[in-house]
Amino acid sequence: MTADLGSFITALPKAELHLHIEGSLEPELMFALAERNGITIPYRSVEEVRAAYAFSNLQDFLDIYYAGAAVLQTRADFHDLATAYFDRAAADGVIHAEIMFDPQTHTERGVAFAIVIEGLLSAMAQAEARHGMTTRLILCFLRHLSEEAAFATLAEAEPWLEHITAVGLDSSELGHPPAKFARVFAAARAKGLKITAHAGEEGPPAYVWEVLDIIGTDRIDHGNRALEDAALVERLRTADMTLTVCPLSNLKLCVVDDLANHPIDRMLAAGLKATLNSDDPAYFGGTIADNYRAVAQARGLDRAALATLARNSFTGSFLPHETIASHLATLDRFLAQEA
Ligand code: HPA
Ligand SMILES: [Zn+2]
Repeated sequence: MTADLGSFITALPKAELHLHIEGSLEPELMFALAERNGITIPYRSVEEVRAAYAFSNLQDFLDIYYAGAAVLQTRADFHDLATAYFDRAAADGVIHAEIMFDPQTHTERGVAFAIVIEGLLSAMAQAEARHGMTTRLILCFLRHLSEEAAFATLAEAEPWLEHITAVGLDSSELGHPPAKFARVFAAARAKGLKITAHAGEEGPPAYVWEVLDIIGTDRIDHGNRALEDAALVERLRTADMTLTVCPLSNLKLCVVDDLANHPIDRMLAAGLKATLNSDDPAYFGGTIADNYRAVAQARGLDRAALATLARNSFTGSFLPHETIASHLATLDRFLAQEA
């Protein structure tokens, strides 16, 4: 790839819609927080941590990712974690970020919901002021836990609902079909929350049908395996459903064997509203701009395709129409300058 295209990608105004804040915990910060909190972690060095990040599937990754989250204890930890992410994102041309968090990962080990969300919200407010970006928060339910546990989490979120834009569904996909959470998503919807769900990362096309037909989702995280079902592709296209695709994650979790075979351009060619995102950048070896550069290189995407992906990230966001229009105007001014 030319240096020119690389810097076009960095400067391209974009939104990140699929980012687990716990997955943005870089090994250096993991060590610093372990020390600050007097917690022992099973690694001796940053290099040893990075060497442990060789995964053969989603569960392999999740085991290490949940263990890493143990260093997060205080409001300040969550604030520092999110601040580090927002600073990197702003440097990557991100002008809007919708961050996901997994409250159950923390409440299950005795860290209060309030500690987690207060730390994240203060970092969001600071990032908006510091970088002039917009931010939103998505609360994810862990699908390997029960429906009852998801309902308890939704109840804990009640005092914070004005600060939460959407609920999502993540963790181990296989064996945990979306329909398991149909009632809790309906309850979240009744409270005015938007809905997104991981589907079709490792799970079959049937799980993507379920999030459309049973959950009534507003967005789909990943969605790769939808391409196995032509009727499903047609449904996603006519519904104008946004897919938050994560190429470096797909590579690290063996969802694709090689980026040269990544389906991002097939998705666009099929009329699907795909976006590019980093998922868990500290674990998958790249930020959002790295993801854009990786597929631009591997699949030969040109500036027009990259601009379409950035455009989709704004139109697929959970922002109000006026704010989307304002971000699109920023994108259009950038593209006009570059032309
Ligand atoms: O890629 C993912 N898939 C499912 N759950 C997750 N939790 C963090 N990242 C992921
Ligand atoms: Zn994810």
